[in-house]
Amino acid sequence: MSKSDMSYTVLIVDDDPGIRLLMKYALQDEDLTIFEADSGDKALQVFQEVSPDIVLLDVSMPGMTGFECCKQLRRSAMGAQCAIVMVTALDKPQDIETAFEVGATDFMTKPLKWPLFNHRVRYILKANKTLLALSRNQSKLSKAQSIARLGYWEWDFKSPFIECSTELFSMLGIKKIDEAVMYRSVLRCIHPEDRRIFSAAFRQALHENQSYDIEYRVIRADGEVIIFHDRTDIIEEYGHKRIIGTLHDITSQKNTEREISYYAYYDTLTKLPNRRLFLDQFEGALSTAKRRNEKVSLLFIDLDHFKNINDSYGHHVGDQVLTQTASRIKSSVRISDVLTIGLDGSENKVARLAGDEFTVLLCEVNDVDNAVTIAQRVLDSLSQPFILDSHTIYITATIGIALYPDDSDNVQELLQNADVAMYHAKENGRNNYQFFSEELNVYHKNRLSIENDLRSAILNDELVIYYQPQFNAELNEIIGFEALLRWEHPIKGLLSPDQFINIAEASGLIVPIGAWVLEQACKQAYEWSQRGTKPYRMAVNLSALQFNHKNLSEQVLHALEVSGLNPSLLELEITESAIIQNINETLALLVSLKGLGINLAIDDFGTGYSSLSYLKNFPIDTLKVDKSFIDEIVTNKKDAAIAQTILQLADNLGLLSVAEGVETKEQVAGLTEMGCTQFQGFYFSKPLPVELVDMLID
Ligand SMILES: Nc1nc2c(ncn2[C@@H]2O[C@H](COP(=O)(O)O[C@H]3[C@@H](O)[C@H](n4cnc5c(=O)[nH]c(N)nc54)O[C@@H]3COP(=O)(O)O)[C@@H](O)[C@H]2O)c(=O)[nH]1
Repeated sequence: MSKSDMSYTVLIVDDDPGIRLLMKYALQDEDLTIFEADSGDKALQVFQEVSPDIVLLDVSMPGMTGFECCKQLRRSAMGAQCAIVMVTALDKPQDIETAFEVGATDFMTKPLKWPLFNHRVRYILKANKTLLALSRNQSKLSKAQSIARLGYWEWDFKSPFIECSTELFSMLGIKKIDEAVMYRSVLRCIHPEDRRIFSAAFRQALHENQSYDIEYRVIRADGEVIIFHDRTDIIEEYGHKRIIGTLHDITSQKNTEREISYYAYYDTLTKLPNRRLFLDQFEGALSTAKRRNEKVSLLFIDLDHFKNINDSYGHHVGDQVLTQTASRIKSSVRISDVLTIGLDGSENKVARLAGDEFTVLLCEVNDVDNAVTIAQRVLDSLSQPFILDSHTIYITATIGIALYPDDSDNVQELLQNADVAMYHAKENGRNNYQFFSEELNVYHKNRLSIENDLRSAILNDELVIYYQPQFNAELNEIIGFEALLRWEHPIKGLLSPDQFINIAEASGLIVPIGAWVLEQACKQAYEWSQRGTKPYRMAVNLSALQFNHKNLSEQVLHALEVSGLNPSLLELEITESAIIQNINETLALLVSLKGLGINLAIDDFGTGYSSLSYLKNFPIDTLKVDKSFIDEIVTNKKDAAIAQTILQLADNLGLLSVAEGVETKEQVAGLTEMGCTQFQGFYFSKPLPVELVDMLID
């Protein structure tokens, strides 16, 4: 024990020096430090200086009485903690009453019994110390309870009242008037919907001695609803049963839990259910449909070229498009005209699976026409312009539809089937919907296998390039070649691009493949240009994905550098659809490509948008008249007219033109009459492997 725990300071206040001396003598011990005062005023002064643990205070003194002195001591800063014992010959009930009223701790009557006096003083000192420690602990406890938002209550089974802690009153927002409240007052605070939980648990505690651990909502005095966790224990002492409980305000914890579960199940951007919740909802919808013998349709919606929006306008705008998309899909599905399509709209669920992928679940469907109606509504709604801060953006979407039970009875399979259908719809030109079918599934599996094989094809050197000569009919000589990719598949044999280019595009593999073709073709053209005969132009196809890839200029520059080819011998063939995706960026890109010294050709001209304004603005060198206009040029006047128009247009704009897919002498004659001089087609030569071209030009 430390010195301060063992030693005490005593202040003796008496106008009689004899009494003071006797008291001092009686208390004499090394653990007590004794101070004296002969009046009330002096006592107040010494008290401030020494802060005693006990004051032995005479009542009857000249000047300030002991009662008055006690009152003033209690008012001082340290006065509350000190024991004050009134020492007096006055022992009438009224005097004793007054002593306690002014704050005395105890009362001793004169004449003092000296053998007991020392023990009594020490007992009071210890008791006061214990009381002080208890009150400090209580205040710490109530502070801790207040921080922890923890209230305490206790009920003696025989009492009509429940005792409550101060913190509990403050948690309820009630001013503490009394420590005890009636059961019915407690019940009144509880949220009406939770009263049953509380009273059932309370009754069980009362009748079956069973403690409880429950949560319920409470309405505070100010109307705020908070949530309590009420944990109880039943104690039996001396045949008395009591129930004690701690109430923990778990409102913020519950709110956090709710928030966490919101983030786990909802997409924060669109506020739609996320993939996880969608899968749960889908499982639920399928079980209900199974029970009720109903159908469910799943619409898998993917925005077309959404990446371009992010790339061109930034993610901020992309986010706004997604948010608006979510609300447009929701309104397309929210069925105000229930009667028209015969669905209960409340059952239908929209979710955002990822990025630009959304799903719609149509429940209680008995007719696939409903899915068609909704799919068309979604497409129509999304094709309306998106008016954002400073942009007006147009997008389209593609939708795949899978049906329960027709396509599967399994959530994952249905999702996969809708995805397959969506991909097929993309291949059909986007901005449309497509139902899943088994044929599609087979097709999709084949696609996947080709995609896998294609990855290894690059590593295994299975890709080769054929070269199709381009002729100048006037000069009757080869002026160039178009590089055309082939795949020597180890099992399927020689595959033409039509069998794998789309897959390479969809999987992104076209980017490394295209870069490889570009480099090989440039190297080949360089080699031929070094033969001393004459230089040949080399035309290389660029897919839309390749064209829009950010590294295209670097790829072209790299191919030119590693091959050593004169840039003027390289011609890149780009389709109309690739270049109109983003006019501003395209113009900048075409200008930078032209800056490298290469030529640019529009492939399949006439089959796409054929916008005259881009012909005016873009730095294009050549128009390739599409085979579809050449095929019947001799017999079909309209095709002939179109071909002639394109050739004239090229001529008027100072562009070169190449007629492609020329197969007959008559076609050559007709085109020549229209002024065409450059030709490509089977009539002249099919695409040839490099060895045959070598023989042709040597
Ligand atoms: N992004 C890339 N696309 C490429 C690449 N290599 C080819 N392709 C594209 O694949 C499509 C099919 O090409 P292919 O099977 O090679 O067919 C070409 C010619 O063989 C064919 N052609 C040419 N003349 C005739 C003809 O008289 N009759 C006839 N039936 N077909 C003929 O036309 C194709 C060339 O067309 P185009 O590119 O429009 O000039 C095709 O779209 C290729 O573009 C590649 O490396 N990357």
